[in-house]
Amino acid sequence: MPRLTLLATGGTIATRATGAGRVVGATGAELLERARGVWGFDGEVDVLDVEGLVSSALTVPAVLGLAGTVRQALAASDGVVVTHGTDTMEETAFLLGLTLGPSAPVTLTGAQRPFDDAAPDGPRNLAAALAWAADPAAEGTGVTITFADVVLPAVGVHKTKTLGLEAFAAPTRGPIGHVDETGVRRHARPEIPGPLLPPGTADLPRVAVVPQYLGVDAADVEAAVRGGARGLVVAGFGAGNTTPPVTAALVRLLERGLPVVVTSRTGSGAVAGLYAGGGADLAAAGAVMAGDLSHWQARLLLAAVLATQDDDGRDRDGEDWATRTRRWLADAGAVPRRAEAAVRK
Ligand SMILES: NC(=O)C[C@H](N)C(=O)O
Repeated sequence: MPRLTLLATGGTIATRATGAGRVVGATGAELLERARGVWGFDGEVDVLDVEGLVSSALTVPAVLGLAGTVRQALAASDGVVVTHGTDTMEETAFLLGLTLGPSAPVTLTGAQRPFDDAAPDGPRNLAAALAWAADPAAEGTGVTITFADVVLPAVGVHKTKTLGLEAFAAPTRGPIGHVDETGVRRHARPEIPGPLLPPGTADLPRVAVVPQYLGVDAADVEAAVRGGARGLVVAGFGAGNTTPPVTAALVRLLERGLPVVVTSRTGSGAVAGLYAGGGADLAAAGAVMAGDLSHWQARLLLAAVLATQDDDGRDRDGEDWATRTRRWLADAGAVPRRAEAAVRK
């Protein structure tokens, strides 16, 4: 039986009700005890309480620190399960993937209902995560989220429900596996690029997300740049469009060398530079289309790429931010390898 490590970081799965609202209180050992009761998982698990926070209180440095802990845990075990709040789980999963690259199974899970709920979902979710991490079928699947009986790849995963139990989906990709009382089934192996961030990275440069909404002007873009953003992710309309004033402002910034990545506020499907005055102008000016990545994952990707750039604007392989970002997206299956050639206007 493989040996696992359980890293407990908090989240609703570990909360109890108080007069002031839900508060993280249950330890990793308590979570594990309940989860073992679901399907009788009796494998060896080392438990470490890493944080005791709801995930809205986590920070990028804290998650980079967690990546170091996961790396150590992987050296001592066959798989790692991380219990985590659901609100930012898709960002932690993605950032862990950026730092670990291809690895043994590291699966995140949590709950929509608290530890002291009369009908909690946490024990079954954790039981499924343990079963996944311990199963030979999970070999080579790297960082995933196991939740409500499905296993989802870190890239493209998204919290889609506020309180519903089937809280996560990877809308453009689908689950790579299922775990339930019948056992573990793997349907696909995700494409996992090599690690982007070197071990010991402590923080990332500031990258801002600017939203598109009916009639928005360039004020948000200008405020983000004034606020010190070294790159922008624009949460575009539809397949990656922007209003005329935002398009003009972003084209100007791209011409001055500011990195811009385009995502879609629809939450599903890939973006493309299709429309004159919007996405086509951005693409022509050098913006990177982020495939099926959410704004939040694209923000971490761009920040990580910028963290690897020297003062001359190139990384160790001599690649500029756009080339490196596009290569990562292609390696992760987020964009076709020949994206430019493939878009039929
Ligand atoms: N369901 C949850 O875990 C939500 C909680 N606010 C968290 O992200 O920590």
